[in-house]
Amino acid sequence: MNEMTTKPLLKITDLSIAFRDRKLIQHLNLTVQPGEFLAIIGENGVGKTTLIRTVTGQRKPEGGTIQFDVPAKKMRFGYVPQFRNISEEYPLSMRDFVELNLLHLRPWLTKKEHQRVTNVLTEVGIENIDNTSMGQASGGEKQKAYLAQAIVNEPRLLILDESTASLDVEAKNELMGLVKKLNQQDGLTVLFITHDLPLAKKYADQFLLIRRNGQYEEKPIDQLDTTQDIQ
Ligand SMILES: Nc1ncnc2c1ncn2[C@@H]1O[C@H](COP(=O)(O)OP(=O)(O)OP(=O)(O)O)[C@@H](O)[C@H]1O
Repeated sequence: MNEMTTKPLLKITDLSIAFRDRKLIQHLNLTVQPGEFLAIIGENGVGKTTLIRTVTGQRKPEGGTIQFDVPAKKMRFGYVPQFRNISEEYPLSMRDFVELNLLHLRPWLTKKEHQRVTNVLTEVGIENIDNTSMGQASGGEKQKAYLAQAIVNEPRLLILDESTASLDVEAKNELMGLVKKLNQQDGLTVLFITHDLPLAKKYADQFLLIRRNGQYEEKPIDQLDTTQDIQ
C-alpha cells in the first residue's frame, strides 16, 4: 500500500436519497480528504441540504453508505446556517451565543473552555463586541458569531449551508477568508453549500455539482464554469 495515501475523512459509497418516489441523489460516490475544501452546488431542490442532513446522520439514506475516518458517533461537525434575521430583542450576547455550544456538556464553563471561547471570538474578530447582543449585531457579525459557535468545540468537518447568502460582498469575503484560514492553517475540512459560483471558485479546492436528474460531477475547482445558471 502506498504510504502517502491518507484515509479519506468522509467516504460516500453508492448513496441514494429519495422522498417516497421522488428521487434526489442517485448512486453518489464521493471521497473528501482531510483538509479539503469542497463546494457543493446545484439548483434549488436538487438535495444539497438533504445530503448534508444524511452525512450528519440526521436522516437515513435510501441506499449506500457514509463512512468517516473515525466511528460516526465520534465525528464532530460544525454548522454555520444561512443568515436569518434575529429579533433585535434577542437577549444573548455574542459571547453567550458562542458558549451555547459548550454548555450542553454541563451548565457552566471550565476555565479552559472560557479561554477557548475568548480564543475563537478573537479568531473571527468579534472579541471587542462580545457583549453586544446578537440581535443588535450586523449581518456579517452575526455570521461570524455562528462561525465562532461552530468551531468552539473543535469540529473535524465544518459545514457552511449557504452561510454567505444575503451578505454584502465585503462581509461574504470576510467570512470566507476566515474559513479559508481555518482550512489552511488548522487543516479544517470544509463543505460549502452555495449558489455563488464565483465565491466557490475563489475559496474551494473541489466542487460537487448535483444535477436535477440525480447525476453529478466532482472536479477540481478550476474546472468550474462560473457563467452557468445555477439558482
Ligand atoms: N422531509 C421532507 N419530505 C419530503 N420532501 C422533502 C423533505 N425535505 C426536503 N424535501 C424536498 O426534497 C427536495 C430537496 O430539498 P433540499 O432542501 O435538500 O434541496 P437543496 O438542494 O438544498 O435546495 P436549496 O438550494 O433550495 O436549498 C426539495 O424538493 C424538498 O422540497
